[in-house]
Amino acid sequence: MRGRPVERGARRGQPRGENRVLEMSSTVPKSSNIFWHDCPVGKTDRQNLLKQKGCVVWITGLSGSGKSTLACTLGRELHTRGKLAYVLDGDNLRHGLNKDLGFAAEDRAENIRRVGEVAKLFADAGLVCIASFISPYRRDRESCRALLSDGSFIEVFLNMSLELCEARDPKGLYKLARAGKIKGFTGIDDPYEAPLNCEIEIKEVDGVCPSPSDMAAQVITYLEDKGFLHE
Ligand SMILES: Nc1ncnc2c1ncn2[C@@H]1O[C@H](COP(=O)(O)OS(=O)(=O)O)[C@@H](OP(=O)(O)O)[C@H]1O
Ligand SMILES: Nc1ncnc2c1ncn2[C@@H]1O[C@H](COP(=O)(O)OP(=O)(O)O)[C@@H](O)[C@H]1O
Repeated sequence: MRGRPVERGARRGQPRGENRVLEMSSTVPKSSNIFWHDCPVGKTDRQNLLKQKGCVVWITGLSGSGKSTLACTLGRELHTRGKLAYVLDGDNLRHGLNKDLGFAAEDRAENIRRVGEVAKLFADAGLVCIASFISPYRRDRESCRALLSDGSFIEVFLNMSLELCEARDPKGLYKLARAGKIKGFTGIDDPYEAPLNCEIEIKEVDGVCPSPSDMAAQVITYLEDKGFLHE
């Protein structure tokens, strides 16, 4: 459920400064009598320390499209440049934070909602948070985008054909889905809703996928151009 913007800091009469948090509440809190606490060290202080700007690079695409590969290549490239990044990967988070969730539409929505909130915290910490999830439903991705302000949600669409992903099939999941042994598999019998207005689209050229380092370079160029890799 989408909420309206809530000026948390302003609620308690806090000064309007860098610590003021303007956020979209993605759920209506169940608890009452809760109050927002601001801390003396704010996002700008952390960004100055790190000499970079916090943001979320949200990688979406079919299973096998290369999300994890891009996430890791990008993470390593940023690390080499002395930039602090952290990868949130679908498979990995489903071993912990999201291990109670399956692949029904409402479970995927909750998966993405939680990840969006975590990614927002990482961005607030000043990091380049790289989130790599199929995130097949447009509405769920848009809810995550709405949590971030000032262009710091960067949606990267790995627009690889189903044919290519299915030919790769590194985990053998497409084969199982085609055989009816996995139900509700994205691209086979569950939908993937392509982004309409993503910041970066990476696709095959003449049937050939760009190399992982070329894909990462495309994202780095965007981050450089938008000033995320500087104070
Ligand atoms: N039914 C079904 N549909 C799609 N994917 C499935 C399914 N069942 C298991 N898997 C495996 O789960 C990985 C995707 O997890 P995500 O958290 O990214 O999915 S989602 O965003 O909630 O849709 C996905 O990993 P990737 O291949 O890296 O995308 C699969 O390995
Ligand atoms: N740019 C690329 N060029 C060639 N092969 C790739 C590329 N990106 C990923 N792959 C290969 O495709 C398969 C799926 O990649 P992966 O990153 O696991 O995808 P996803 O996380 O979207 O499921 C892996 O075997 C990987 O080595």
